[in-house]
Amino acid sequence: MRSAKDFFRPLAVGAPAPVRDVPFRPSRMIHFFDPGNEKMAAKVPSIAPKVDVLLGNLEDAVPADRKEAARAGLVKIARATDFGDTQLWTRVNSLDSPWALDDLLTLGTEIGGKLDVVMVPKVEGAHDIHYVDRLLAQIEAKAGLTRPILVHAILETAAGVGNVEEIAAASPRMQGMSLGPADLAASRRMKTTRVGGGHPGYLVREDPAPGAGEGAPRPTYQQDLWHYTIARMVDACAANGILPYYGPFGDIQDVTGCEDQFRNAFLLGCVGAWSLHPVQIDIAKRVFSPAPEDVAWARRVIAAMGDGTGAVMIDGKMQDDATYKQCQVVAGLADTLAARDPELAGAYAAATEEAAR
Ligand SMILES: CC(C)(COP(=O)(O)OP(=O)(O)OC[C@H]1O[C@@H](n2cnc3c(N)ncnc32)[C@H](O)[C@@H]1OP(=O)(O)O)[C@@H](O)C(=O)NCCC(=O)NCCSC(=O)C[C@](C)(O)C(=O)O
Ligand SMILES: [Mg+2]
Repeated sequence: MRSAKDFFRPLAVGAPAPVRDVPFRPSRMIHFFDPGNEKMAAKVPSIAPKVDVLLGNLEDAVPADRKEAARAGLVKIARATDFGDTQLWTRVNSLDSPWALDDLLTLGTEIGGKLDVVMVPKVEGAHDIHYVDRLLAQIEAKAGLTRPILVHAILETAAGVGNVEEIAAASPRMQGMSLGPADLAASRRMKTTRVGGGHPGYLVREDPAPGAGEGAPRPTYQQDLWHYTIARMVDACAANGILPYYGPFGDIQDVTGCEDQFRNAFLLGCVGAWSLHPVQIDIAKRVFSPAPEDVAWARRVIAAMGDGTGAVMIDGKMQDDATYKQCQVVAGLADTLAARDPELAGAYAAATEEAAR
């Protein structure tokens, strides 16, 4: 690990200075598309204004014989499109694949100035981030970039989960982390065959009721397969000033299950999730924007708490320094999102006015 003094020094002569703080830009949905798929690529100009992050995916879901086409497609789309304040990200191929080096070199030199974040799959430890960190610094210097490209790790191997804290702390370039439930399940030898979500077999069953006869029904409750990993990821990210995300939900038709999975992640501290299909964009937008009534409540508590110390009662509930801080999280997020989303700004203002009556 570099010394504290060296941590914020560029890793190559001529590379831009690393960021001190990860800029918090709305990223409720990271919308995946295959830049080599002409039908999907044609939708980019109309989808870009509707999403917070647009991600050109080069890794899994892109067939091996179309990897170069996807890379070239992303360069073409990035050059031709004005993304406004929508972020452009990419997911490069895994570092042990035949394509990762050319993905980083080509995208960094050709469209590095437009690329906000590089998502790196199957990160196993800090060593993977250190490799990408130095390489990106060399590429930035070569391309004359003035702003560093940030790095996002996917948590999708058992080793990665074991090393999650060191990954989060590995570089000032680290922007955040997403859960990759499909590869993680395979790596852990879990017995699921899905991309995220629950499983009906992972449950707890109520004890038999006293005196109930044999065979009397005993309710079961499906449990969350991902609670442990998401909670670990959130703690590692929060402790290192970077952002946690739930990843993909593969059952596109199960919009209710998707919304529940996203909301669990939101409540636990995640700032966004991936949308794999246009139908998931609005789900993520709804879930990862705090509800207007929650924002109104948060603003009410903040107003009542004055300098944020002491204790007050509001509607029979005790508020103190710690609830004040929670309310600042909700209200601060709402302010950031409202600045990008006028419809949301209107809904927050109306709810706040209503609550004040
Ligand atoms: C699921 C699929 C095959 C269904 O695609 P489809 O064409 O069968 O669906 P559809 O409902 O018929 O599509 C309707 C229209 O929407 C378009 N469309 C459809 N999707 C998109 C999109 N994303 N962006 C833009 N447009 C899209 C599609 O082209 C079509 O256009 P049309 O009306 O002109 O015919 C398709 O949506 C897709 O390929 N999505 C992206 C999949 C992907 O990126 N997977 C990798 C991420 S998950 C992962 O990697 C795991 C992880 C983290 O690594 C780990 O857990 O380990
Ligand atoms: Mg994966």
